[in-house]
Amino acid sequence: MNHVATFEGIYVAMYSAYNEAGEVDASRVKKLARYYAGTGVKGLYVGGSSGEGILQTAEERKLVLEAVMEEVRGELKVIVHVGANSTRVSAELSRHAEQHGADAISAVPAIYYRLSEAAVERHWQEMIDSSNLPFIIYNIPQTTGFQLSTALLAKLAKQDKVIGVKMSGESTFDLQQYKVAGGDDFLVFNGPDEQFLAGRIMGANGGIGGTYGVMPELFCKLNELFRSGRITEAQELQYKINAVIKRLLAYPSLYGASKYILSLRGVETGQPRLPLLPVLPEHHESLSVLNGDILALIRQYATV
Ligand SMILES: CC(=O)N[C@@H]([C@@H](O)[C@H](O)[C@H](O)CO)[C@@H](O)CC(=O)C(=O)O
Repeated sequence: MNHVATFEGIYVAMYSAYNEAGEVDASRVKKLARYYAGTGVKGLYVGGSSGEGILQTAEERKLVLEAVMEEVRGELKVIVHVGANSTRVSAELSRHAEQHGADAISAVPAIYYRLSEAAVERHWQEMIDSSNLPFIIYNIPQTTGFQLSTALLAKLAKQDKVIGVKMSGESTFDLQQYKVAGGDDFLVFNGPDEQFLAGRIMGANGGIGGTYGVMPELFCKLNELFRSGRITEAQELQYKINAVIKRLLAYPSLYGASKYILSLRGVETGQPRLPLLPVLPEHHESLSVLNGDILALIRQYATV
């Protein structure tokens, strides 16, 4: 299989969708997935950091994936994050992902315990062996404390099922080293949305990001500008995107702010789950202004 050709592109790291009582709401999950289906993205990354997978029970995570698959199976590629603190639960989610038709699985290392490289390798291997789905390593050292070595990546990448890495660390040098270590048909997804263009220039085959959720069209356009060699225009757009991200990050809760923006567009997803903070009423007005600015940018770039 040509993995790069099959999977490259823009993936929204989907936010969670809860009802007003904070329970996973399948109809809201479907509506959110449907919202992205019309934006030009290649697919969805379900249950990752933005999706709050690690704050949900295994049953809730299954419910989310099932709702997504029912809504967009065959229309969007679905990569599901199955990483949990327990290897046993991760393997169970890996099997469930295959049963419900996901296109690939992905996982962070287990967190809390300081794990050796051998322990993380074993943790991932159990998930890889638990289904026939392709596996995408999720490297996010700033939250997990685990820095993926190129040696471990190269070792894992020897297996046909290990097809890529989602690189959420900030070093584009490391990203490029993963690309080299993985080989020609190994996918690298850029993680930090603020450096999407830099990641692409250093070899990423696309990106998976949380802030794509409120401006997927802009990341698709940025990708298109890069692909067609319009680098100066791409840089201008990345700067504009970064101004939006900076405003989003200024709120006490990135996810709360983003989810509120979605609600202004008629897509209700509830509040993030604690300990992630909810959006505060006093921020509604400025978020409404931000939403207007993002929509204006999307309109502007629709014709570029
Ligand atoms: C550290 C972190 O959370 N990085 C985010 C970015 O999308 C990030 O929210 C964005 O670049 C804003 O800083 C993603 O890499 C995570 C992600 O895609 C996910 O939700 O799994």
